[in-house]
Amino acid sequence: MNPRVLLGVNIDHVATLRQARGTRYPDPVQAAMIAEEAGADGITLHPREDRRHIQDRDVLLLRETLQTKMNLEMAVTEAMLAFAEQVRPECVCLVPEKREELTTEGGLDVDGQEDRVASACERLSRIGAEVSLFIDPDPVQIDAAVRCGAPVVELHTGEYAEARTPEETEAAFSALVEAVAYARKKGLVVNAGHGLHYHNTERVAAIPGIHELNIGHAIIARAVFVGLKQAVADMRAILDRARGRA
Ligand SMILES: CC(=O)[C@@H](O)[C@H](O)COP(=O)(O)O
Ligand SMILES: NCC(=O)COP(=O)(O)O
Repeated sequence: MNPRVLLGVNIDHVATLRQARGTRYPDPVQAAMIAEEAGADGITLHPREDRRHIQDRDVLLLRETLQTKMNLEMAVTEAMLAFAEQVRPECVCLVPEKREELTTEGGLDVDGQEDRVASACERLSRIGAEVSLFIDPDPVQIDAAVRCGAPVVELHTGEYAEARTPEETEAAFSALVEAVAYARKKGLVVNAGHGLHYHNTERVAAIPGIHELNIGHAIIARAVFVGLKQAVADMRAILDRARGRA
């Protein structure tokens, strides 16, 4: 039987809804509990530098309550590294951040800042965190990730998810398939995420070598209509179907 693809549920946008009014609800902590009960293998959260959604309070409470694993997404900054050393998440995913961006626009340029990223990887591995680098499906970045000592890469699926023509979609999908195979040959664990939804995820989950998918916005969007438990279960079913485990 094909190996199961792990599902990391990103709860950022539960916090987006809360921050819209500055209320105490909906609580991302409650969302994480529901997502775990519904089949999430881990919870991903991204305390951005501008704290537009996830707050430190969310991270600290989830540190005490998660039953699965915490995947903390963060920029490569001193403040975030110090925060990770305080929180000690099981996993840290280093992502690029630009304040003006609507969402993450591209992968981390590991090749262009190797010493900085390598130092962050070393510091995070010292606290026992599994370090993942959020990169474009680019062999140059994959090679740089290996040199930095990261055991995991998360391939940015944005170009595939946001492609506007069938030709663009197929080109981006082929790049993903090739990048997964290349990274696996280099001995890396390969995750993927960004912009995946209920109509574009199955073929990504079916790529041999994909270990985990981190999915958030689409799950939270569906939860508005069917509830979070069902939205997570629906995505879990897609991943299992992709691997012939339905
Ligand atoms: C790195 C990535 O693709 C997302 O996990 C990230 O969290 C996107 O940022 P927003 O959640 O703020 O859209
Ligand atoms: N790293 C990708 C992630 O955590 C979720 O991204 P999205 O599904 O919210 O686009």
